[in-house]
Amino acid sequence: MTHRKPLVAANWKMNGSQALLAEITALLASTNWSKIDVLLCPPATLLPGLAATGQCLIGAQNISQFSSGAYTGELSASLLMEAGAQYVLIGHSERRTLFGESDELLAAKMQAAIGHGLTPVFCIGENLQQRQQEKTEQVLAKQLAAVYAAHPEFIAKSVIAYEPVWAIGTGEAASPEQAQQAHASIRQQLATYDAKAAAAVRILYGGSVNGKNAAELFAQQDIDGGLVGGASLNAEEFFQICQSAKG
Ligand SMILES: O=C[C@H](O)COP(=O)(O)O
Repeated sequence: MTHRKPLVAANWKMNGSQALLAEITALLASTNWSKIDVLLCPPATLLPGLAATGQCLIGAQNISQFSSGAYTGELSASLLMEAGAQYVLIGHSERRTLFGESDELLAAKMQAAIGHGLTPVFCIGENLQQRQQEKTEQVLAKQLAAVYAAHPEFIAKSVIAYEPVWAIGTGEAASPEQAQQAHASIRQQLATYDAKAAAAVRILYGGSVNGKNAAELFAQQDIDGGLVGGASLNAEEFFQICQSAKG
């Protein structure tokens, strides 16, 4: 862990309930979190309920690239903010692969979020084949370039999440060394656009983070916390993961 304030984020994906929200926020209320930031990204329907608890930072899982209009089913930045969101996940591998979100679309979503004052958690990561072909750094650089080459000023307004696709939901997390190497390469790539912002930006690790492996992952020099999927659906385990980010 470093001089950057750690951030632990929960991505509930299309899971969770009001009951889980109540359980987790009650547990979070039992401790002082001044040393770290805790962010919950539940399904959008739960955002106002989370905002009402005042217990942590609040994030959405997706955003429209448009500001308003006839886009059935979509949620704009201002609607998300009205529901309480301060952060939004952009570029999660499930959005890239299952919903075909391209680099161009994700750049537009980044613009929509930052333009309205939402902090994006921009997710990038290589798949198994790309890792086996030793293309990890190249893939990460391309995903970063799609947003930050034209907008280096976005780095200071972002959080980055490194999520190797092969580690998501598989129970097989990257080793601390593998993750650190990828995080260092992300920071180096960002430094080519803005060295000061690259040194300050928080880079989270995501992919099978759990109560057992979190502390070792978070202890790496360029790992500033985690983006937690499955383990964030268990209140006690998520609490434990948050605790391990305190150092
Ligand atoms: O956004 C979270 C990631 O997809 C990680 O999910 P996971 O912790 O279930 O592997």
